[in-house]
Amino acid sequence: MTSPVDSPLVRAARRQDVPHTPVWFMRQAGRSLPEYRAIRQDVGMLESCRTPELVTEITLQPVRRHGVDAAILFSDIVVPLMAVGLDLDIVAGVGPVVAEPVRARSDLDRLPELAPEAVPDIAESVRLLVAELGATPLIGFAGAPFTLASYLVEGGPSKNHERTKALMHGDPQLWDDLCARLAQISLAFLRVQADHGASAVQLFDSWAGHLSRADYLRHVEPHSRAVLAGMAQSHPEVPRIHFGVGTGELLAPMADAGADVIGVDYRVSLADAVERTGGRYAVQGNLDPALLFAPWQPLERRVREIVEEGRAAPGHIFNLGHGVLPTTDPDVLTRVVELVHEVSVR
Ligand SMILES: Cc1c2[nH]c(c1CCC(=O)O)Cc1[nH]c(c(CCC(=O)O)c1C)Cc1[nH]c(c(CCC(=O)O)c1C)Cc1[nH]c(c(C)c1CCC(=O)O)C2
Repeated sequence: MTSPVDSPLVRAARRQDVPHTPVWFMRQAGRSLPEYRAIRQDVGMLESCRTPELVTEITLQPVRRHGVDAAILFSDIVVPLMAVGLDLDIVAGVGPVVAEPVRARSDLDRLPELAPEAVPDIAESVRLLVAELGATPLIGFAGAPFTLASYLVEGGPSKNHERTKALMHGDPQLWDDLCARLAQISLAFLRVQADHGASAVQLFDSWAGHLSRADYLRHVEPHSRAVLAGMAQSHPEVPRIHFGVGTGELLAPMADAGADVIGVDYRVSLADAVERTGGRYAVQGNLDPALLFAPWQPLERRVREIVEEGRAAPGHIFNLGHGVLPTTDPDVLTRVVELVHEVSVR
């Protein structure tokens, strides 16, 4: 393996044969690592995301420690919103909080398009990382329009997304205009990462599972499709992963929106995910992050099962069904990486 283009992760995403199943973890950089907590002790979350030396160090920590098959840029889905000038913060233990929620047409004025020049730090972080990573691919990412819109409209994390859905149905034109602007911002953010050497990208529509299939197709899919199609057009060589939580009913439309890889959470088996997406896409997933707290024996059994199920997919990237929980024992993650590699050798 000499270049990220030939890495197991990129090959699996393209449904090519691999020497072993690639593995990485959503939120692999973060509070589960003592070396991360040490760095973040006196630096705010958003400040750390915009300081290339810190981004580089934090992104590399899990690669060094666990031997995962990919790095994911240390950033956050709200970083591009901050870059266009929106007043927001990430509150520890809570998540993104927006000072003035976006609910009226006049609020769109506070959400200009994202120019690449507004995120020189992201370009620099990606450049530094790609130089350090060698043959290990860097995954770039962005939030999908619906998940971003939910934070903007609600003003913060939400259980029921009621104001978001009220806007979607109460003023569909404003909703579409808001999501079209967010799609431009996400696409521009992904392009900066791909332009500077990211080898794959993941579009996070974390909260799409809260939508009915009809609402997803009518009000959300066209905007996510615009992001994925824009990447396919400008960077056809960079595979696209599309992920959401609780999206068992949405796997086919999310894959068909323009992905190469469909993210699967732990609620749906990989075999069902392959069937629901017509066997046309690589799959990523899907160990329940809570199982990392179980004794090794049942955890090992489940990891082996997932690797086996993945063999029936056109391509498989091992991951969790959602992010690493902050109190996870990092040594367990390292053991899971070793096990996936060991049992999946072709
Ligand atoms: C919904 C969402 C957000 N941010 C993100 C999503 C989509 C992924 C998902 O569904 O989990 C994306 C994200 N955020 C972060 C990453 C880093 C890359 C990685 O996966 O390692 C990624 C890919 C760092 C982060 N983003 C955040 C942290 C924790 C901040 C800290 O360390 O204090 C990290 C490491 C903060 C954040 N940012 C957000 C939340 C819900 C939180 C957690 C709040 C908390 O529990 O404190 C919004």
